[in-house]
Amino acid sequence: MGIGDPADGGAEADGGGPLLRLEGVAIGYRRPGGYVPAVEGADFEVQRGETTMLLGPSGCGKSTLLKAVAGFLRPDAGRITFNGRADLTPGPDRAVVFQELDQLFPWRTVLGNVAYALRATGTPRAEARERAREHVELMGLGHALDRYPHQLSGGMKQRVAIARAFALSPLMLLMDEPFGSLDAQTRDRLQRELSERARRTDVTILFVTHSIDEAVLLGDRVVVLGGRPSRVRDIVGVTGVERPDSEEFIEARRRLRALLAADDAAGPHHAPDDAEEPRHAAVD
Ligand SMILES: Nc1ncnc2c1ncn2[C@@H]1O[C@H](COP(=O)(O)OP(=O)(O)OP(=O)(O)O)[C@@H](O)[C@H]1O
Repeated sequence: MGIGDPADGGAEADGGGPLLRLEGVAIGYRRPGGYVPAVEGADFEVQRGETTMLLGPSGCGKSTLLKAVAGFLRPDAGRITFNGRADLTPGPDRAVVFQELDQLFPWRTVLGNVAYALRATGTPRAEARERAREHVELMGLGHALDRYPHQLSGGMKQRVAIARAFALSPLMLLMDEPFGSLDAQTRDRLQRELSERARRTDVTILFVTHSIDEAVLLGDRVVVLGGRPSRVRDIVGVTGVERPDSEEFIEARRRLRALLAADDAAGPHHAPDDAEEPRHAAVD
C-alpha cells in the first residue's frame, strides 16, 4: 500500500463487513428549557474504502453524529459500532478534520504539527518527521515545511490538517465541512485533490456537508438527514458521478434537492436559543 492509504498500518482493521454501523442512533442536548433531541433515528452503514457523505440542512445534527462517531459524544439511544467495537472513545483510528482554520498548534511549524500527532501516537521521532514530511509533500506543501500557521493561507492550513489526518493512518477519516471556510476556488481545488487521493487509496471517509454539489462530487453514497428531530431520509448512491455537466450529476442533484426540499419549507433547524449546555460531558 502507498503512504496515502490510511489503512496501511496505524490502526488495525477488523476483517470484513461495514467499518461503521449506526443503528437507531438518537442524540440530544440539555438546554435551559429541557432536553432537545438533535437526531432521532440514524441508521446507516459505511463500507470500507467508501466515501460516505452526511448531507442535510444546517442544524439537522450532522456534526453531532460525526462527533458521536469520533467518540466525543455518546448516543442517548441506539448503537454505533466501529470496526467491531461499540464502546467508542476518541482514538487515532478515527482522525478528524474540522471546518475551523485554527486547528493547528500555532507554535509548531507545518512539519512540527504533523510530526507531533505521530509522536503522540507512539511513532519514534525520526520516523515521525520522515512520515510527516512525506504527507506534507503529498499535499503540495513541501515548500512550507518550516512555516508557522500564521504564515499560511486558509487553504494551506486545511491542507496541513488533512496531511496530519492522513499521516495518522486512521481506519476512517472524519471530515466536518473541512472546506466550508475556504473561498470557492480553493475549495474546488481541494475537493478535486481529496477526490483524487480517495480514489487512489482505500481510505474510508465520513464527510459532513450541507452542499449538494460537494456531496455528489466527493461521495460514493450520500446519507440525507432531515425532519425535526432529524432522521435518515434516504441513502443515495453517487459512485463515479463527478462531471457536473453529466446527466448522472444533474439527476443526483435533482434527487437530493427534492429530499432536502421538505426541510426548506419547514424553516431552520436551529432552535432560537442555541446557547446551551451539552447533555453529555465530552468523553475524554
Ligand atoms: N453543544 C451543544 N449544546 C446544545 N445544543 C447543541 C450543541 N451542539 C449542537 N447543538 C444543537 O443540536 C442541533 C444539531 O447541531 P449540529 O451542529 O449537529 O448540526 P449540523 O447539521 O452539523 O449544523 P451545521 O450544518 O450548521 O453545522 C442544533 O439544533 C444545534 O443547535
